[in-house]
Amino acid sequence: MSISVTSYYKRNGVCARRRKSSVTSMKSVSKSYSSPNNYPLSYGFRGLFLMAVVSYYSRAFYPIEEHNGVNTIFPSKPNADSIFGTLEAYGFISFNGTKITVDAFRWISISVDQLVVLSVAAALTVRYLFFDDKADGFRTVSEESTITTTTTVNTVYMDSGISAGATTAQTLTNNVIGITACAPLSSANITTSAPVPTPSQRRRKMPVNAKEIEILLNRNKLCEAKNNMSDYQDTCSSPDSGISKSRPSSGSVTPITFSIGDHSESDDEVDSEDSGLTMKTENAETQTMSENLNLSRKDETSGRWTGTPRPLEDCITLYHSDDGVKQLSDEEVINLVNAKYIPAYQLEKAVQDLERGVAIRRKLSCMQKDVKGATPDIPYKNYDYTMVQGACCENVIGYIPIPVGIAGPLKMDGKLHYVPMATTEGCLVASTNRGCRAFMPNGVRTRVVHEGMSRAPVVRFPDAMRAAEAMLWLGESENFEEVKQRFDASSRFARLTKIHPRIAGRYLFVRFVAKTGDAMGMNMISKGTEMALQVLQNHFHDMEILALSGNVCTDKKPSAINWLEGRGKSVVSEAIVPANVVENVLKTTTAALVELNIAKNLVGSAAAGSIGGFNAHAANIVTAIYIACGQDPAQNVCSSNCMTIMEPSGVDGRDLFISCTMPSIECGTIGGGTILPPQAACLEMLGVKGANTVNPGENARTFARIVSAAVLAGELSLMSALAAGHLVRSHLKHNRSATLLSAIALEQQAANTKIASGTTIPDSQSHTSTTSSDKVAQSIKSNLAPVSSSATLKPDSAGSGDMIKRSLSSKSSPVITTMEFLSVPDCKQT
Ligand SMILES: CC(C)(COP(=O)([O-])OP(=O)([O-])OC[C@H]1O[C@@H](n2cnc3c(N)ncnc32)[C@H](O)[C@@H]1OP(=O)([O-])[O-])[C@@H](O)C(=O)NCCC(=O)NCCSC(=O)C[C@@](C)(O)CC(=O)[O-]
Ligand SMILES: NC(=O)C1=CN([C@@H]2O[C@H](COP(=O)(O)OP(=O)(O)OC[C@H]3O[C@@H](n4cnc5c(N)ncnc54)[C@H](OP(=O)(O)O)[C@@H]3O)[C@@H](O)[C@H]2O)C=CC1
Repeated sequence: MSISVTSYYKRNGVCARRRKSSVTSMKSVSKSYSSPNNYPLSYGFRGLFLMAVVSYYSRAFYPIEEHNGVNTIFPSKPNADSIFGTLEAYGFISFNGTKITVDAFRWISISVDQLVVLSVAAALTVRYLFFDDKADGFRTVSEESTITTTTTVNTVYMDSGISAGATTAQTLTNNVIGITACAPLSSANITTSAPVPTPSQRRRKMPVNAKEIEILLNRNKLCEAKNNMSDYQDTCSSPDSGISKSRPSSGSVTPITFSIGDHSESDDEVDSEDSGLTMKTENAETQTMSENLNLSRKDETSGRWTGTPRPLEDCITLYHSDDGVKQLSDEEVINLVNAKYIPAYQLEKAVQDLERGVAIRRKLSCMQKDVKGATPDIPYKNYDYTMVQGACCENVIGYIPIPVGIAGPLKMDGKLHYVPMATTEGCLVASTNRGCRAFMPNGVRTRVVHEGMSRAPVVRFPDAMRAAEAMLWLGESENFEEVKQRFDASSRFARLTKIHPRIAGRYLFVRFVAKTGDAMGMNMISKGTEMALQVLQNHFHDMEILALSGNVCTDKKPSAINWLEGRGKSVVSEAIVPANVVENVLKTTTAALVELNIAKNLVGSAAAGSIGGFNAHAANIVTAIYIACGQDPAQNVCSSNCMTIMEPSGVDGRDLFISCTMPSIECGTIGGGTILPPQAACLEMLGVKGANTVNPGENARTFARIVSAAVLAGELSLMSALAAGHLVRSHLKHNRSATLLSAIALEQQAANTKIASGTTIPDSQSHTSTTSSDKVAQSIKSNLAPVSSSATLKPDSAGSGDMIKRSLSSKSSPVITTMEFLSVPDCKQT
């Protein structure tokens, strides 16, 4: 039999010496008992007894004592020296330098006096196993202790958190008899100053001992947290929050020390290696324990425990048992988070239930002073979190519903599209819709003229000459091929098309440009760039890689390079709008639009020093479509680069030619947020969901063309509204809450009544309805473009009978509309 022991050997309460023993062999025993079925029963009992005794005595090494100086855990335990002295005297074990040799055969062929010794040991063992305080019986051997067998039969890796007695019991039934075993007596690193579970503990879901738990409880002020529980429950409870008020409020509110993002370990620690390695406590056993404690009760409908949270150590035990976490109440899980036993950002994995994890995190966030009361209005139920996990968002507490409007049909390249737009800016969808309406007669034509996502790392050389050398090296076609080979190997779809180096002293910015199939491609190209840089480094050992992104990419920041070179998809779109549509649908004229476009979008933007902003509101349309379709919304920065051009067209120049040039539409139909079902549904509406299996990249290109065509529609409509002086009017109609307005109107009415009855009102509030409204009406009237008010109604060339019925005087009278929506006498919207 081979027993390896690494232990702190206690003598008189002080760690006296450390013994590491390795008993060389018990091959014969190992051999004959390798099968659990062929050993004699008496040997089995002896072996069992042997292990029980050794196991019990192993407590003599219990390392916590060396820190405490007092044996608080095992007050009645015999002195370790005396036990081992006795065992040595009887020849059961022998000391040889730093080794302890256990004579298994002597243990098996036992004499009468030896039996006396063993009986005493057995009595103590039985007492420990069955009559001691139950909780003590489950105390840890040590933080790091393990039991391993070195037999060919099997290997057991046991986490600590199980007492020697319990360990023994477990081991006996499986491994000990007839197999070579290593005793579970390893050194421990417990110090009173380090009560927080170590990374390895957490990885193994390792419980801490009572002492540590006590320290944790104090340190994290869990008592206060418990008091707070009812308070935040009250705060969080709302008809749809799903949080029950199970306990009355204690009234005592003390902020607790919890941080939602608080963590110190890698993402994998909670769900890691417990497969078969962690010793699980039986369900029935833990249940009995909970019942004995009689602190909580089981909610029959949810199957969870409610009421006063149970002690932390019981919760830990439950947490480690099969399905035990399902029995824990939310409050108990929160206690485990606060004790840093579960990282708050891994709640979903810890409770094995995505929605419950989110719900518990909401409760936690409610405990934060500043967010208290805010979360109930953020919905979280009935959402498919499976796609969010590990892909789209972390520390989830719910989702933000954004209204989705639809603009269209948008006639583009002979096809009709309905464009989903997620926005809270009233008027935007209406405006884009009007633009689409204006394109119906002739449609929009679009073309992708360039394609290539970019990533530009910054590297540094010892001097500028060396940087120049590298730059020239990259310019050689065979070197490009070498780099490309490495880059392309990183993906099935990413294909390097260009390397564009830019030098600045001894810095070199290597702008890698690649096609990325149907994906927007930032992850893909970053991966490829990392690989490609290795090639460069192989040739230039003195090259320092400062960062994978050196801002010449340029991602999510305004820059001239994207405007000039393009990024993502470069698209141009155009349309001809017949004169009658310009006048009837857009309520303006081609001449007014062309004039305004030059003044505003070209001269105005130039005067502002704009880069890529030669448009009215491309960003509005781009962002709304991006949010609806699961694009990275921050990429609206470059994607909105756009130059809008308007020119007179047709024989008499009364038709309008409009075009939008957008060199950097960064979009994709696969990856990122496109995988979320609602966002994917929006892409589906456009017929571009996911990867194009026949022609990879085609879906993303089509999507980019749709974005550009929708921008064209938005540009046309807003410019028309500006030319006609309708901007304010339309926004007051579509972009202001009627509920808010009527509330203000009621307030004002009450104030007016007071004036009429002679109540004095401060000057600032004493405007009369007539005066303010007149002011607004007058102001808007003065903004009217002459063409709009004098336009005559003509039949729509597209054949819309509805248009013929329209009358400018009734539809577009700014005074009437303004009066209608500016019922607030004190309106300052002038
Ligand atoms: C609001 C409109 C469209 C009214 O325009 P209108 O001509 O008074 O409306 P209409 O009732 O005569 O209808 C014309 C067409 O508009 C559409 N339409 C009309 N109403 C709706 C509606 N409720 N929902 C959906 N579609 C609507 C619809 O297509 C309709 O055709 P129909 O289908 O009836 O044959 C117009 O006045 C307009 O486009 N205003 C401009 C609003 C706008 O573009 N806002 C964008 C935000 S502005 C901003 O944020 C950027 C800025 C301004 O700061 C940038 C800069 O510096 O320039
Ligand atoms: N890392 C960064 O620097 C940045 C990342 N982002 C984020 O990156 C995410 C988007 O990255 P992105 O690379 O677009 O997407 P993904 O990281 O999801 O990569 C796309 C995946 O789809 C696979 N794929 C299957 N079919 C196709 C196809 N037809 N065309 C293209 N790929 C296909 C690719 O295969 P394969 O494995 O063979 O390539 C790849 O695994 C977004 O969440 C965005 O917010 C945004 C900005 C910067």
